[in-house]
Amino acid sequence: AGTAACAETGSGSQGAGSRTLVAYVTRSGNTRVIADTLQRVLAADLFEIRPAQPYPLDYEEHVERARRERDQGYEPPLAERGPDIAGYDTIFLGFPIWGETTPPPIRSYLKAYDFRGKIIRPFITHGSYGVGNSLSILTSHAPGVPIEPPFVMEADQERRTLNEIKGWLAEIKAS
Ligand SMILES: Cc1cc2nc3c(=O)[nH]c(=O)nc-3n(C[C@H](O)[C@H](O)[C@H](O)COP(=O)(O)O)c2cc1C
Repeated sequence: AGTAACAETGSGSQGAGSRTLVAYVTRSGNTRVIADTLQRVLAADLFEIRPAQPYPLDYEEHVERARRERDQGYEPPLAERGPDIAGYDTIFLGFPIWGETTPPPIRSYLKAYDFRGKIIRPFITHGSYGVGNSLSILTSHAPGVPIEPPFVMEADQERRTLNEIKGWLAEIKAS
């Protein structure tokens, strides 16, 4: 949150009157790398979408809450609404795939504003299972809004890192 806040209030490359917003969700930072790059290259504004109640730091607990929210169609309240959408023509919307769909805060974000008249350009990272039904979720939560073809990238899975570290620590314990 700290870094996002800095980027939002920073001046210089952002330039007053920017018409492009880069809004994103991230847990482990893969999607943030893309968001930060877009922000710099496009001199766009940047907003990290976060739920009012942060997701657990523990990976398994996070997976569990995300699954529950997905299954219940829950749209978690957001910590902040972010910049007023009215000021932008294009929204680059970034997120990781959670449970083969969009993170619940993305659904909350799309519901929070009227995106008609804007263009949404999704950028998506996933851990190797692809984008799931996320694109149809965007269409259903932003009806009538053109969704451009997404940028999709496979990226590191925190679960794999976690398992590797557990293996390493088990070796240390056994030695
Ligand atoms: C709660 C949770 C659920 C996930 N579910 C999937 C999934 O269904 N399919 C997949 O390919 N990757 C899944 N992943 C892996 C992430 O999509 C992938 O590592 C992504 O690049 C993480 O982006 P981030 O670093 O911006 O958080 C999941 C990760 C988390 C935290």
